[in-house]
Amino acid sequence: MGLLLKSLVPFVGLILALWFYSKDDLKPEMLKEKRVIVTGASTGIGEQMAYHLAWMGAHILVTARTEAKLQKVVTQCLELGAASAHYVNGSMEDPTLADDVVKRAKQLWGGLDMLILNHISPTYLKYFDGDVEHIRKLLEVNFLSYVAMTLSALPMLKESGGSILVVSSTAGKFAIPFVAPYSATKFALDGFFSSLRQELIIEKVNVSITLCVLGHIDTETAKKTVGHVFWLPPAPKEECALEIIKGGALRKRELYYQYFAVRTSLLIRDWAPEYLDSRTRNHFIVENVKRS
Ligand SMILES: NC(=O)C1=CN([C@@H]2O[C@H](COP(=O)(O)OP(=O)(O)OC[C@H]3O[C@@H](n4cnc5c(N)ncnc54)[C@H](OP(=O)(O)O)[C@@H]3O)[C@@H](O)[C@H]2O)C=CC1
Ligand SMILES: C[C@H](CCC(=O)O)[C@H]1CC[C@H]2[C@@H]3C(=O)C[C@@H]4C[C@H](O)CC[C@]4(C)[C@H]3CC[C@]12C
Repeated sequence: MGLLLKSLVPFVGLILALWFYSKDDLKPEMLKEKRVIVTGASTGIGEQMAYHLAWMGAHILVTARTEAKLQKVVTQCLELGAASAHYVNGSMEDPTLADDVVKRAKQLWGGLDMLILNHISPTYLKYFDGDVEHIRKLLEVNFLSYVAMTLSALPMLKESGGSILVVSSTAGKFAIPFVAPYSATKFALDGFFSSLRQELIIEKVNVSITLCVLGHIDTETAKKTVGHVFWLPPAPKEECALEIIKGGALRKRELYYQYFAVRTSLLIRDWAPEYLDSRTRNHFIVENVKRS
């Protein structure tokens, strides 16, 4: 026992030292003059990411459906110090939009350094009611359009040694009730982009893919959708947005926000899945959840 402890202590010390010294930090200069597309940037976390990129001096192209909101985001980005700011409005239900957005970036800047995939189609939080059309729509907007944007952007990203940031959720890593269609699209993102990352590494392509696994965040949409059914407090969208950019700029494989809560849940998921299921169910006020 004594021998085991004696050999374990230096080993644990070494691991801790390695972890401490390997902790990189984001320097705003890393994003200066970088050419970045942010999808779903008219509100919420996407809008906040655009503002962070702006004060760091990036070139920004934002997209979403609502033109009036995008115009305001662009104006604000320019005031904050963006190298340039533009928008393309349209719905990712339209299969041609992904390519149009990427083409606009090429036309504006001649290249691309970072692709931030963040948009989602409005979703509900309720018992699954058999609405297969809703699943189809969410797969189109939350998943297939991410794939389409990636395909269009890859040649430019290969040229620049750029990065792809995929905004996902704890609902794309473990079982959360009342979001079945949405959860399916987020699990699909993990499968697709984790496999693609492997291929890029095998082919020695210098494009990083960061999967961002987020917990509950205080966006207006989240407040409206889950305020009355989920009793754990949400984390701030501004900080969340900065962590996502940091994770992408540092070319992390995965990013967790809120770090401790998400990491703990993932550890429990692999060792005691039934316990995680029941702990997650207990975070919901089920009597407030709609049935249809
Ligand atoms: N908030 C949370 O608690 C959590 C969020 N996440 C993830 O974070 C990301 C951002 O979420 P959040 O900021 O809360 O979401 P919001 O609802 O605030 O923003 C969604 C964005 O997507 C755009 N959008 C909606 N439909 C379409 C469409 N058909 N085509 C193109 N754009 C569209 C919206 O703009 P417009 O309506 O103008 O088109 C908006 O800009 C998402 O990927 C989400 O899954 C993950 C875990 C938790
Ligand atoms: C509250 C959940 C987090 C539970 C945990 O233990 O980590 C959230 C995980 C998934 C979230 C939903 C989601 O990502 C889809 C929608 C996104 C919208 O912008 C806000 C509403 C959502 C239904 C959102 C609500 C919180 C979660 C269920």
